[in-house]
Amino acid sequence: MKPTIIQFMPLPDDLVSKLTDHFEVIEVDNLDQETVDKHNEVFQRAVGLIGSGGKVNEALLARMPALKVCSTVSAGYDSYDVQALTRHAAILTNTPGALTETVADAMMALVLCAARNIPAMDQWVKTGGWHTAPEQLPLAIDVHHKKMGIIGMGRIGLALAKRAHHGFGMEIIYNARKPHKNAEQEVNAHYASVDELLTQADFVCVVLPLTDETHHLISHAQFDQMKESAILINAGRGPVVDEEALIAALKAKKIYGAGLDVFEKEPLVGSSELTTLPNVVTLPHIGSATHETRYAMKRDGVQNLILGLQGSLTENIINPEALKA
Ligand SMILES: NC(=O)C1=CN([C@@H]2O[C@H](COP(=O)(O)OP(=O)(O)OC[C@H]3O[C@@H](n4cnc5c(N)ncnc54)[C@H](OP(=O)(O)O)[C@@H]3O)[C@@H](O)[C@H]2O)C=CC1
Ligand SMILES: O=CC(=O)O
Repeated sequence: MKPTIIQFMPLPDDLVSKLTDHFEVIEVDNLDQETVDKHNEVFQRAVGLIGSGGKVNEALLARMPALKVCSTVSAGYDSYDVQALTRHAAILTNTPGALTETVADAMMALVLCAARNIPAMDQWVKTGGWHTAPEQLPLAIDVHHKKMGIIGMGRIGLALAKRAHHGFGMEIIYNARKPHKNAEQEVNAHYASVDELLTQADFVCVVLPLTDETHHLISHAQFDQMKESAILINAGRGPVVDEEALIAALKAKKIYGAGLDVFEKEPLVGSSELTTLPNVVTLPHIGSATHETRYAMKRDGVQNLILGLQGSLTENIINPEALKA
């Protein structure tokens, strides 16, 4: 009998068929307790789990004693309790390689849209402002040859830096936990403390994982340090930026604007002031949302699961120590 795996997100037929070559595949809607109760026996015997956005914690793992590989179809894994997975001797795998360039494109789009007021200008044309009040055309802010500060010089940070430096002639400063020689060589980036970066950057681009250290890394004190003309971009995880402090900074004109793909609570609540403040560009967490990239992420997630369960996966493992547990 083939081992059982649980799929909690829709996958294209060709990828499901790759899975069914190896496993009994059971698709469920989500990982809610109700779903687990309904499929209790399947969760008990499943050796693999694939999907994204589910909460994988001690409570779920207690219901999945046979789990060996948990494959998230995402780069970020803050909704997964990595320590609990390790305790249960299950590896967590992710799909960062598939999405880096696409997310960097989205971040550059946020930089351009926020600086050049693109969404507002689009609305202005479509609602007749060009005819009725052409004198009210607001001027925007240049992007080219400005200073970009990138907090999080990982895969996406570097891909963004290359676009900004080679495409727009921008000077790059960055912060990460350690200096990144490749960024220094490839885009002449200079390491800066977060404080230095905030005071100097025209664009503060945050692309960090959500951890205990990064939660609310950008809050009131950090907005106080930023230039009045600065634009904040966040495409990492919403809670890295204190949203209440961001709204206060925008209202007090401590910064010029923001471009956001991620929010403290998603979907963003309609009553959030971020939906009405000028100079704020909002996207619905679509950094990786292209046909090509979403397919590639699912393809990599399936590959991670198959190789992981065969014991031959050599990359994308978040907690290799689980293999020794
Ligand atoms: N909006 C979207 O659709 C998407 C969002 N994401 C988010 O983007 C994040 C980054 O992705 P990716 O670039 O692939 O990840 P990487 O792991 O390649 O890079 C993460 C970077 O963050 C830095 N970092 C981590 N903790 C700290 C800290 N406390 N202070 C300063 N720097 C820190 C790391 O520093 P160091 O290198 O020195 O260790 C590293 O440079 C993901 O974790 C995910 O949350 C990812 C994909 C899509
Ligand atoms: O936010 C998306 C991810 O892949 O992480």
